[in-house]
Amino acid sequence: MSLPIYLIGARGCGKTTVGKALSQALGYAFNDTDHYLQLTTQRSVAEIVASEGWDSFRARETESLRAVTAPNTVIATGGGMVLAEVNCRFMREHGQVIWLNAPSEVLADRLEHQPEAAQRPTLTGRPIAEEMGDILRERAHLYRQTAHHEVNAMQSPDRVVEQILQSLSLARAS
Ligand SMILES: Nc1ncnc2c1ncn2[C@@H]1O[C@H](COP(=O)(O)OP(=O)(O)O)[C@@H](O)[C@H]1O
Ligand SMILES: O=C(O)C1=C[C@@H](OP(=O)(O)O)[C@@H](O)[C@H](O)C1
Ligand SMILES: [Mg+2]
Repeated sequence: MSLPIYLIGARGCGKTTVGKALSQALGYAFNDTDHYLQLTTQRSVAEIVASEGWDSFRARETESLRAVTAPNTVIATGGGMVLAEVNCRFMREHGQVIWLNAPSEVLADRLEHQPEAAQRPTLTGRPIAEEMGDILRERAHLYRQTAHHEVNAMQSPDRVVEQILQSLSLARAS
């Protein structure tokens, strides 16, 4: 039995995409806190936020994190998971935490091409390039503090998977 692997990072860094590929490479299960919420509430992130507000979404997110945590599982978290200290502590205590890091310009470019508005309602009401800059300034230290390993997310998803596998086996060897 192996500890779960949590992927953290800002919107668009590839947690969901890379998480699925990593789970296949390891023969692990895959889960995503936003998908779990969507399945259990039958509502999208945007619908939950519109009807209940961000605070309620954040409380549900904390519950989802606990619900999806299981051995031999790769867990893609939502970009704001690190905003609650209790979530950061939980992830560090229960598994290996990987930060997929990329500059805000790269993230904004990906999200402009694939906005997925139901998954990513605006956080600030500002244009996406400005919003991603603001969000990274606010959260980068939280991602850094929470992660056991940081991986460059500007590479292809396959390369990102390779780098994660490398950091995990190096960690196991030491
Ligand atoms: N390493 C990557 N290189 C290029 N595009 C990527 C990469 N990872 C993800 N993407 C693209 O970026 C968008 C957001 O990816 P997603 O996995 O949903 O990110 P997150 O879950 O971190 O918000 C998608 O359109 C996806 O295809
Ligand atoms: O950064 C954030 O605060 C959020 C990121 C989203 O997940 P992704 O990072 O998977 O897009 C989703 O949880 C919600 O829209 C809030
Ligand atoms: Mg995602």
